[in-house]
Amino acid sequence: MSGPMLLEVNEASKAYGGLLAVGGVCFAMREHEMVGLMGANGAGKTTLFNMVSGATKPTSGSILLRGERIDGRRPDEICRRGVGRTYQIVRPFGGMSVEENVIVGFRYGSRVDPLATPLHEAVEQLLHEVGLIDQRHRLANQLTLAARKRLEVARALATRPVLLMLDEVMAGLTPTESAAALAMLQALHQRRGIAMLIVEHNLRAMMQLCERVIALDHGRKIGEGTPSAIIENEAVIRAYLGAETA
Ligand SMILES: Nc1ncnc2c1ncn2[C@@H]1O[C@H](COP(=O)(O)OP(=O)(O)OP(=O)(O)O)[C@@H](O)[C@H]1O
Repeated sequence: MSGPMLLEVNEASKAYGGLLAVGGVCFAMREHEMVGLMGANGAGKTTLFNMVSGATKPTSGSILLRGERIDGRRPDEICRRGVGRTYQIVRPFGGMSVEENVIVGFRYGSRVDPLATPLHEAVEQLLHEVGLIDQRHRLANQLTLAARKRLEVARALATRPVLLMLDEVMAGLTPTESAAALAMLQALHQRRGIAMLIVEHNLRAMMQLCERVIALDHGRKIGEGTPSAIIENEAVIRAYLGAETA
């Protein structure tokens, strides 16, 4: 018998006044799964992320993590239950070192007793995994954009998520930096088996990372399937790929 899904989003909607930012979206994710979320600007991707992470309360619908309702709960509670995220606009604590930023993540996600695990070892391990070990003592605001994006991922991972939501972690990176970020995420997934929900305008990277892609347009889900199926989906081509090439 299989247990509950990792994440279930049931008819989730968010209205801002008369604007339906997300309208009746349904999808589910299994443990360890890599799922992409695509859609043009304003499609509702960030709003959906915000509803799952608790930054925004859905107007209607429900969101379940491992069978338990999380919609409407506080972001710190949802984080401790196992949802970690990065933000489109990176916002590490600039005046703190790389290492200190990661320690904040461990403390915030203190679902795991920080005394039960040797903290410095866990921090070191994590910094190795995201390729920031050599910059551990630098201030966050002295990092390049690519390194700050990695730090965002490290901070989110430090909260020990079972679901990691990544909001455009490759935006603004050079092709070389993006390729390195892609390799880092693939390695993290292999090593930790962590499920990821990924918003990424770099479609090539998304297609390489994700087993399944969900397409949104004007707050509605217009398609869902394997990467190869989704790029051939008529509605998706009209709404997104067509708009990109126009
Ligand atoms: N706090 C808010 N108040 C009013 N309208 C909002 C708010 N947040 C988002 N919206 C609107 O909801 C719609 C969906 O926005 P959202 O940011 O979720 O889209 P997105 O797919 O993440 O876009 P982008 O790729 O530009 O980040 C947009 O029309 C946006 O203007």
